[in-house]
Amino acid sequence: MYAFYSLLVYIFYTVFKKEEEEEALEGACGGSSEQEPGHVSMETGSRRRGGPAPRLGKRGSGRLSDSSSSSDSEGLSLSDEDEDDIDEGQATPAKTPLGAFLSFKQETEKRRASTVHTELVEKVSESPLVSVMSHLLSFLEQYSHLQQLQQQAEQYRVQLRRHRAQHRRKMKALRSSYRQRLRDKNSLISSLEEAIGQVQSPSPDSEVDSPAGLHKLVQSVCGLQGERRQLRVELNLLHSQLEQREQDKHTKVLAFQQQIDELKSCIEEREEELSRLRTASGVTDSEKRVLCLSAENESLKHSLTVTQGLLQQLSVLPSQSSSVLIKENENLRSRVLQLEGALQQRADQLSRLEQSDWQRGEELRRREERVRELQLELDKERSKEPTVKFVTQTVEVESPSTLRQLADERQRNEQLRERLTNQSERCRQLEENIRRSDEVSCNLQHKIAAYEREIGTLQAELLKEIGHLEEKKEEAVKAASNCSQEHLKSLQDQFMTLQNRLNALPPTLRSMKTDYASLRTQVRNFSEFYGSAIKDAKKQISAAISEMSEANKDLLEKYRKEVALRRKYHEQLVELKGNIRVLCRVKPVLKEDEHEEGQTVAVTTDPHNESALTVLSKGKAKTFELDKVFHPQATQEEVFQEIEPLITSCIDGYHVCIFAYGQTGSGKTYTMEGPTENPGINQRALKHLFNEIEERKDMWTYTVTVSSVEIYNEVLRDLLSKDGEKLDIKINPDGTGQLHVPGLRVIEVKSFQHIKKILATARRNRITFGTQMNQHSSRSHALLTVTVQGVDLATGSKSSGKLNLVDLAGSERVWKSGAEGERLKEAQNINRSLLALGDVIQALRGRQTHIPFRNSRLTYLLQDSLGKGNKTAMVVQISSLERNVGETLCSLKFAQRVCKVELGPAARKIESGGHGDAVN
Ligand SMILES: Nc1ncnc2c1ncn2[C@@H]1O[C@H](COP(=O)(O)OP(=O)(O)OP(=O)(O)O)[C@@H](O)[C@H]1O
Repeated sequence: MYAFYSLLVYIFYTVFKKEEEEEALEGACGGSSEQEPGHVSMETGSRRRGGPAPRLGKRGSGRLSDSSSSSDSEGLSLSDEDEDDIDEGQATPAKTPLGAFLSFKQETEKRRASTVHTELVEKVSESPLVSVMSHLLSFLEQYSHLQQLQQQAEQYRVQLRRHRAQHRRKMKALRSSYRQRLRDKNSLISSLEEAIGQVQSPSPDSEVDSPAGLHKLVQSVCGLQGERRQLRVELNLLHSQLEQREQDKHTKVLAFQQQIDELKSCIEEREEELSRLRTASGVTDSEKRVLCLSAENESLKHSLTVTQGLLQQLSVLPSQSSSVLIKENENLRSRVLQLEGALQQRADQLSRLEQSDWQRGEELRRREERVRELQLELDKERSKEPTVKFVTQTVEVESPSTLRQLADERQRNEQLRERLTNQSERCRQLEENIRRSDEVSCNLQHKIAAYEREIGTLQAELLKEIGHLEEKKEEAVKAASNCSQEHLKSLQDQFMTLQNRLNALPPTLRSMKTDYASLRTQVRNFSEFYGSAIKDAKKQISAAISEMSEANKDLLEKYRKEVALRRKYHEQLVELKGNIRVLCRVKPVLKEDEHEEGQTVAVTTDPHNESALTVLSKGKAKTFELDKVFHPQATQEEVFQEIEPLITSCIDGYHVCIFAYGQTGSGKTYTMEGPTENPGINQRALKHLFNEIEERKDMWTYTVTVSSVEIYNEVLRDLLSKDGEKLDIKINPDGTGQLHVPGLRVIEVKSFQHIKKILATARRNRITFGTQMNQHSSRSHALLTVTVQGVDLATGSKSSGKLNLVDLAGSERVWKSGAEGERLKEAQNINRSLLALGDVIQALRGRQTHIPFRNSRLTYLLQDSLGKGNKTAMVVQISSLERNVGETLCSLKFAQRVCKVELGPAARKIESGGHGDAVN
């Protein structure tokens, strides 16, 4: 077939060649557009198809346009190669019937080749999977083709960019050359004008005076003017060339753009085709074959019409080649007939295929029906587990969906089979277990029977034994009854002899008995007499006392007034000292501190001024004024001496708070609790309290109760209870409006010894953790609350004092304690509550209406002892070491902040009794 086409091409080539030669001979414009017709038509054909040969086509058409552009003989900056490249985009498609015919032939050949390939593939691959694979392969082919097209488009774009850049460069060079020429021209013009000027205004010593010189000058002027005109013309030419180039460039750019658009549309078409093929993946092979054949049919029809057109053309060709042409015509006719026959065959084949397709469709439907039936059957069988029978059937299907269904079915069958195997295995195991248990139960039954037999024999033996024992018992009873009768008789005999002996006693012993009885009567009478005598004496004594008290009434009244005055003066003294007293205790440098760094002493006290101390920080000395400063060597007793008046006030019915404030390790616990051999404020205060109560016992009776809590991370815990439950602060439901802590253990204390034990318990329960600053640092606020309720024996009036002894948690800055995690939270809570304490005192000092007691558990709990009319002492503990100077300054600033706060006159909590001698 290809040989035939080649022959045909050769014939047409010869015909056209001759025709052209004749035309050339006739004198038409010759040689300008010589080309190979076959090449042109082939290339244009391939271009029209948008196939991968557009570059070839362009090269051919480039040659066509070379001739047209060869007239640009200026050669200013464009090279021939560049011209070629630019003209590639301007190829005009050949539209001769021959070209169209040949392109169609080529296309048909390709299609035929692909059809033959497809048929071969179909023969080889009868299963649907293979057909799907072939689809996929065709998709891949299409896709790779599409990618090739895209690559080509990309190459075109790159080319276009390159050409544009080249054009720009050329235009630039052209412009610069043009400017250069313009400059040359201007300089020439100026020189000419100068020369003309010289001519028009001749110097007196010039040669123009002579007619020869003048003629020469006129000649040179004329020459210059001619040159100038020539230059003008040249300039205009350059302008027109420039415009021409611009226009060319524009048209070339447009042509490139058009070409790119064409390629884009071609790519889109390909993509559409690809997507159509993708969506058509569900179509059966036969249907695709039908489509393919229809397309081939169409192409054959088209080629037929083209061939007919050619024949018509050939019929009008010159008679010189008519014999050859007639022969060719006959060949063509036969070919046409052959083609028509092939067409008929194809049509028959098509109808047959349609028929077979219909049959296949029917078969497919039947198979689908069968698959459905099988599915139903399988479902039924599955529901009948475990007596299911597997139906394994091989169904030949071509539809991918059916294949998928079958694969699913197979998988389900496999799963079912597996499950059944597992179940049968389990059943087997169960049967084995049952068999074993049967064996075990059989053994057990045997054992039970053996035991029952044994029990029967044992019962029989037991009954025999019981019979023996009963016999023995009866014998024993008989023997015992005989024996007891004998024993009773002997006892009666003994009694009779004793009676006889008693009757035989002497008469003196009988008189002694009578004396004893009278003596007892006398003693009874004396005790009665003694009791009445005591009663008489008591009456007499009470009468005497009442007489005495009546006489000393004025004296007693005087004494009471004296006591009241003493208290009043005491309170006045305390108030004079201040209701908030801030004391500072400097911790001495201990032996363990000496070997550490920064042990230099930075705090100094003044021996002549016991309320001032100086801190040396960063080379600067800062002096602080407080109520009292204890030098490092101050004893526990000395510290307590300052606190003692407040304890007395508490007994008198005041609410008192004593705080120990300071950084960790500064000696707070030492000052409040102290070591056993040298106790601190707590023990000394309570000792003083009990001493005072003892002294006043003639006039007052007191009840002392103690409770102790700790506040750790803002949570209240009872230090006297073992379970350490969390506690809450609430308003007392007694209507007094006072706060109380439900569930808090309050212990009544009778003696100082008792309270020592309680303090030891509280100390044990206090939470201590190690930090970098103090290995056993107390991380909670510890409160010991002592309530002292007194009743005046004479008047019945009551007083209620409260003493709060608070060992605050360390006030160090968070960063210095190395705190993180739980320790950080702890340190933050501590600092927050200390800040709240400072705020409360600050608000009291400023006589604000709102005092922020509720900002921390500590201040809320101490609300009734911190407010107006109460007494507070704050012992600020500081370290004298240089390394702690920062913390020391912080503590001292806090101390100064609260130092100046005045709580106003203290108020004694007194409930008037019957006589009502409350002193305030
Ligand atoms: N005035 C002092 N004389 C002798 N030793 C003291 C004195 N003050 C404190 N110490 C000693 O310093 C150490 C730390 O004191 P303490 O435990 O009282 O500090 P703290 O301020 O209560 O610490 P924390 O806040 O961690 O409870 C203790 O060993 C204590 O004995």
